[in-house]
Amino acid sequence: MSKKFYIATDHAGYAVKAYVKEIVTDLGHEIIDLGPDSADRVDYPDYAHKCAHAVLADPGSFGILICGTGIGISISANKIQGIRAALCHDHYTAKLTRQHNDANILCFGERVVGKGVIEDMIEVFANTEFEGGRHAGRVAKIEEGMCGLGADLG
Ligand SMILES: O=C(CO)[C@H](O)[C@H](O)COP(=O)(O)O
Repeated sequence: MSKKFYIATDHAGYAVKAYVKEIVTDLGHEIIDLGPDSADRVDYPDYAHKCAHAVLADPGSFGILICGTGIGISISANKIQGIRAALCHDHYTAKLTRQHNDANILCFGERVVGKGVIEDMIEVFANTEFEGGRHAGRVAKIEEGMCGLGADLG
């Protein structure tokens, strides 16, 4: 089924963005580019927040965020309630974060992963559904901001 993606980067994720947009389109999905429009130096939290809010405003859509390592941009996006931004490095992490975490933004580092891995991660992220079941309560706890403090952790 065709999905809608929003994409944003910082300067360190800008070079690979055109390739990522081509991959997403070739897979039959829609992609909307939220910037930046050049490789000029920018701050990744600004673009993480822009993408996070676009995803939240468009239920059922997903995001792709890219910076140098993928770390700063994922940390930033995860500050927004309702966003589950997953920093992924390979097929396994991209698949499991959809199945177990119901991730709605895929993050990676342009300086970390190659184009073959990126294509594989996008394909599996787009085609994998959340499993629900035992994972649903855990995701609900994330959304409620519950971290187990005060709970009986056995
Ligand atoms: O990976 C990142 C954040 O986690 C950034 O892309 C990185 O910090 C940018 O560094 P620089 O300004 O030296 O290009």
